[in-house]
Amino acid sequence: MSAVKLDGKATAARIKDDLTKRVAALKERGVTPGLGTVLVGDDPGSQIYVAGKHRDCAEVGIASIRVDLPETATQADVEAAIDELNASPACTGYIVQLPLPKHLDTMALLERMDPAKDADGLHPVNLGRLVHMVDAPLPCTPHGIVLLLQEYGVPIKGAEVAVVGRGITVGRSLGLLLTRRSENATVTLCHTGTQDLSGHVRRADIVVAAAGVPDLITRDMVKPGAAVLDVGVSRVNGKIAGDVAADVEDVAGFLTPNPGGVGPMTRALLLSNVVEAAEKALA
Ligand SMILES: Nc1nc2c(c(=O)[nH]1)N[C@@H](CN(C=O)c1ccc(C(=O)N[C@@H](CCC(=O)O)C(=O)O)cc1)CN2
Repeated sequence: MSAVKLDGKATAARIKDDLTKRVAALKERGVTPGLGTVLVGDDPGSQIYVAGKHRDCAEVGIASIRVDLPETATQADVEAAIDELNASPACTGYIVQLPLPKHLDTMALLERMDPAKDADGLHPVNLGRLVHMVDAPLPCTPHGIVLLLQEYGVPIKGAEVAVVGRGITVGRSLGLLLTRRSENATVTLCHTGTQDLSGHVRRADIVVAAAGVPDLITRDMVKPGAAVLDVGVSRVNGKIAGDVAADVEDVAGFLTPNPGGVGPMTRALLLSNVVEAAEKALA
């Protein structure tokens, strides 16, 4: 058996085509959406992702503002950058690229953002709104995963989902999204303290691997026919190493390539949050 490829690159391209039209319509009404990014330090992965976000903005016609700070930036330096973006009329939404260097207080910085400009949906107010199931910008990777599953007709309602990794950008927020009434999945959120990880994964119809541990999910752990989404982005010898071993392809029903799966969806859904916020501001 060979798994159906969950092609994030192609799906993201379709989303971006639609966004290009919506941005043009906004511009006709005198509004140019603008995405800001705050990047601290020189983590190679983060540099690549931020560069990609700016390329995407140019592609769909969104203006972009890039704020790069050195690894040595202080809490006050990053706060000043956030205050500036909060006040800038050209910036309609922005993100702080994660992870931040260890000496910075991530939570305090996220809290300092204007929730109305939070393009990532990671501000505590917006995550709180998601917990309450009221309208909020959705975290980009989880939203991208749900749309990718829907695009390929993978049933979510009633599915058993094993999410491996409890980080805020993926695992924890994805659990919230998938357990909304509209999705109605049953989610097991696995983490480093989980006993019998294999048992949980083996029961799942959908497996989302977001632990950052290369080849954590092996073929023997996957139920035949399951959908497997690889969010892992470790770098080994300069190449991306996902959390899912190559031979899972032989047993899974659906599988994301990596790269080319969840990553491009994350970026497309970020643009979507920026456009949606601009449309809402006009409504
Ligand atoms: N503020 C945020 N920080 C981080 C997030 C996030 O959603 N918001 N998620 C991840 C990283 N991430 C987004 O920033 C991200 C990861 C991967 C990709 C991507 O397009 N990957 C490509 C491969 C690119 C490469 O060559 O490395 C792919 O999968 O095809 C985009 C964004 C952590 N931080």
